[in-house]
Amino acid sequence: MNISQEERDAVYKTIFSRRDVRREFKPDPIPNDVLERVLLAAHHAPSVGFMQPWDFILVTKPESKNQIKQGFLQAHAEATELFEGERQTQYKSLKLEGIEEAPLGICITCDRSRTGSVVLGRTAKPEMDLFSAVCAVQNLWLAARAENLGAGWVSIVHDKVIRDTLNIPESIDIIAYLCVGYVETFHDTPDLERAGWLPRRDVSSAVHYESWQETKSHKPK
Ligand SMILES: Cc1cc2c(cc1C)N(C[C@H](O)[C@H](O)[C@H](O)COP(=O)(O)O)c1[nH]c(=O)[nH]c(=O)c1N2
Repeated sequence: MNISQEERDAVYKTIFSRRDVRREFKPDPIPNDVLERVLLAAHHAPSVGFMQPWDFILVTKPESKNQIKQGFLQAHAEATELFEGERQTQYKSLKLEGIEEAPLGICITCDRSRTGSVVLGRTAKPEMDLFSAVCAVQNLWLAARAENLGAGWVSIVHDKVIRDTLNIPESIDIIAYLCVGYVETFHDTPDLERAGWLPRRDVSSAVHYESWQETKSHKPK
């Protein structure tokens, strides 16, 4: 099956216009068929040894969202102390989550022992299962964009808060918490780029031939 030019254009359009969304969520519910397509796309991610280690926990209850939001506020306050001077002021001004505004939260987990202790492709690099679950996150993020749904990854929360809120056993790794919903707009550039936090690297600085090369420092403008 060949991909037509129109289909290829749609894939690239989705990739380049996907954004991390933390603001401007609309409260509109996500229709079941849309959500099913997005989750099916996530479930079709590649995985080491085809172990499919992920699970998707859907979060809609305001109490659960509020608990996770409180966890964010605590972790965010801790993070603020790690930045200094003007950078700290700038950090504090950023909107870094839409936990309560987004109609849906999705927690992606990884069951590291899902298919037993010896897994094809994981024998030399055991962390490959975690990377596989991240592939599911990216598939979900892109499929959401193709459905005109915004998604934002919130990692400024300690695992314990998410674990306690969503009853996730210690044996299961927490990979991501995403806020998902329809949005007012998708911006052309990342929020952090527009805020002057960091610029996008030129792709030529990321591509090397035959040996790794150090990249010039990548600092805010
Ligand atoms: C693993 C991981 C974890 C996080 C993120 C991303 C990823 C990949 N990002 C989003 C991140 O800031 C964003 O992807 C970049 O700024 C680039 O912007 P676009 O995603 O292209 O809009 C993110 N954003 C945010 O506001 N709060 C957060 O806690 C996180 N955490």
